[in-house]
Order: sequence, then structure tokens, then C-alpha cells
Amino acid sequence: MFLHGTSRINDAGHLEIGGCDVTELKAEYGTPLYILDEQLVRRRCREYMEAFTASGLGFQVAYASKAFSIMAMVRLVDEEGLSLDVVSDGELYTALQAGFPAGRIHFHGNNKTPDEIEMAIDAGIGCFVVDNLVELGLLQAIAARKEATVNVLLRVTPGVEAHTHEYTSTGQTDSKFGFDIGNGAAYEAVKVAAGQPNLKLLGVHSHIGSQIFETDGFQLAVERVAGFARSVKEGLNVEFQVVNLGGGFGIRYVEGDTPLQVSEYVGAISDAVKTYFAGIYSKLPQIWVEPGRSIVGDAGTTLYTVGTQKDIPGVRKYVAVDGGMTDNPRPALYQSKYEALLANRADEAATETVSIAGKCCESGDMLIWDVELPEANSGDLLAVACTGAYNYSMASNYNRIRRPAVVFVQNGQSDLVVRRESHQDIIVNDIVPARIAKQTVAK
Ligand SMILES: Cc1ncc(COP(=O)(O)O)c(C=O)c1O
Ligand SMILES: N[C@@H](CCCC[NH3+])C(=O)O
Repeated sequence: MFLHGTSRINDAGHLEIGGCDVTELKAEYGTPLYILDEQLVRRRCREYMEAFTASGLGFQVAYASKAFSIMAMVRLVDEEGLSLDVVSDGELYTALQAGFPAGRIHFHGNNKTPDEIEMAIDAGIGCFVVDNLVELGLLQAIAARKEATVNVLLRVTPGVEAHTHEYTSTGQTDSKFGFDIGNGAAYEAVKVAAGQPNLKLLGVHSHIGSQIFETDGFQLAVERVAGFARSVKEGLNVEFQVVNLGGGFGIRYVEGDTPLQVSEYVGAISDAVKTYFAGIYSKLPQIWVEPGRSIVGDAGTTLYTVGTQKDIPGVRKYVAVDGGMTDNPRPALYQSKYEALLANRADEAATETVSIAGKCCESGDMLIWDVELPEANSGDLLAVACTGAYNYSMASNYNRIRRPAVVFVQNGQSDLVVRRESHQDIIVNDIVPARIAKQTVAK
């Protein structure tokens, strides 16, 4: 398994992350356990901030909190000076409760409810990324009622096909997100938005997809958005102060993944902005981005305990762990690939190829098909790397499995940032109507 960030194999042959031996983390917190390498998250945040500072452009880097939204993470990205992208009242609430400055929060989503819009206006968030005309009308009406003026970006689809999984590709015309540039919808939306008394149109937003390794899609998106900006300037005399280019920068999950350095993505984008926006306005627009996975993905490791094994001679050996699709639905959803090692015997050579099964009552509950490991026995620890993004945030209680705890590790110290769900948590929202409640018969 590739060792990310501060991960290393210590003298005892155990995986160590942030200076913490994972066998000790297991003893203290149990498994499954999400372990986050705090130093690596901070490093990624700084790579973005430094690369944009070097570009000379005005910018904001908004962490896409959908990747991993918990209060401690929100605190961390605030400390690093990033902004925050939220897509629901739950993510917004998390951010506000964590004390994130509302003015640096951007609100996304293709179906914001009136309640969510009210909550965000009341909180004084930095901007709404408006997805469609229905939302535009709703936002104007609510803002007018509150006598507020709200900042708005319009989400546009630039017609760029990102080279990624179809479920995580969003920049093409046939997408549920945004106003299409190609069919004129985006132009009409600018016309409408610019005429709303309670909306301040800051600019546009484009996000082409996720887990993208090349820069050409981003550069093409900048070219298309710049062409659009030019036509809007010429036809409507509207200028965009902000161009938000979304997230989507890829990371290395397994061998063969070829992500670029953060500085290479940022360099390509900022060069494209300087090229394609030259001469449209007197000043280049600010560039905002929204990385999620590339901030937190490779900083996460999930630690499991091995349970049962099933060997089907000549076919396959299954090794089951105490988690699965409930803590990591990505293999089942996207056929995503992961690497793993036996974390308590990490110095031993692999001797066999096995498949890692989860504990759900579901054949598709497989974490890894075919991974090379030493022979795993019940009680061994299995570490799966690169689970920081879209794991905890997409976790479920399927089969009424309790969601794992999360710890941050750094400099030999571990801090519990999400406690493990209890059995009581599992039933906390259940209500049994009196008419079917079990009656206790008095003797
Ligand atoms: C609008 C928007 N912004 C940002 C992101 C974050 O993407 P990623 O985690 O790939 O950086 C997404 C998710 O794909 C998104 O839909
Ligand atoms: N949830 C997806 C990516 C994010 C999509 C959000 N637009 C994944 O795990 O890869």
C-alpha cells in the first residue's frame, strides 16, 4: 500500500499515522475507525493557498465540505484561511456551529428549499450559487421580504465532458446542474439575475466533475466561460467579478492513478484565466475554486478488524472486516478502487491475493476485489488508505450498523472528533405508536 502523508511502518511492524501506532488507536477507540492525518490536510490547504498567491490573481479557495463535513474539519480549514462550500442546511449548520465566518460560506445545490435559503440569508453567508430560474425567483422573493441584498453566482454548464466516472461528471449539457451555455440558458439567466433588485450578481460558477487527472478539461472550461463572459459583456454590459471553477482535482487512490500536483492544477487554471480573459474587462476576475477530495482524501485511512475468512478453492478467498459499504459506499457506487495493508503486520510480505468483504447483508458489499496481503487471521487489523473524502460523509446506517468514530492524529497525539454511534443513537428517532407498543401486563 502506498503510504500517504505521515503514514509509515514503525519498528514494531505496525502502521503509524501522525506518530500514532494504529494498534494503540484500535485499543483506545475500537474499529472501524476513520483516522485523519491532520498535518496532511493542512499541507494540502497550504498548497492551494500558496499556489494561488503565486498566481497573482485575486482568489478564494473554498473547501467543498460535502467531502467530509464535521465541526473539527470546518475549524481546521478556517484556521488555514480557506472559504467553505456547503450544499445543505446540515452542512451550513455544521459550519455555523463550528464558528466558521458566514461571509466566507458559499451555498450550492440544485434544489435549495425556502427554509434553507432563509437560514442562509439570516446567517449572512457570502454567496449563493444559483442553479436554476426557479431558485433565482425564490431567492429574490425571500431576499426582498427580508430587505436583504444577497451575492449570487450563476452555475453554468460549459459543455465539457470530464474524463471521469459518469456519476461524478457534471459539466456536460445533459446534467441536472446549472444553466447551459451552449443552448443560451445561461445568457438568459444573466439577463434575469442582473435585473433583480435584491440580488447582486458577482459572476459565474462551473464545475466539470470529480477525480480528474488532466488539466485540459479545466482549461477548456475557462475558455468557454471566458467566451460566455465576453458575450455577456458585449450584449448585456454585465461584468463578472468572480469566476468559480469548482473542484474535481484528482488524487492517487491506487497505482496507475496519475494526479497532478496542486500547484500544477492551479498553474494551468490561472494561466488559462490570464489567456482567455485578457482584454474582456479592465481587470481580471477573481478566481474561486472548490476542492474537496484533494484537500482531505489521501489524509484519511480506515482501520478495520478482520473477522471471518472464506476460501473457495480455485475461485477466491474472502476476508471479512467489521465495516464495509456503510462506512465506504464508493466501491459499490462507483466501482472505486482502494489499497490496503495488514496494519499490525505491515512489515510482512504479501503471500496471497484476497478480496475484502464488508459485513452487510448485500453481495455488493465489497471494499476491495483482489488485494495482495499476508495471510490474514481473525483479529488482524486492516488499513484501507485514501478514505478521507466521501466516506464518513456518505456513510449510512444500513443494516442498522453504527457509524464509526473519527480521530485526528498529529505529532503522536490522537483526538476524538466524532464519537462512535451507540445502540441508543440507532433508535433515537424511532417512535412506536401507543397502539402497537408492547403492553406490560400488571401481575
Ligand atoms: C459544485 C461542486 N463543487 C465542488 C465539488 C468538489 O469536488 P472534488 O471533491 O472532486 O474536489 C463538487 C463535487 O464533485 C461539486 O459538485
Ligand atoms: N461523491 C463522489 C464525488 C462527489 C460528487 C459531488 N459532485 C465520490 O465519492 O467520488
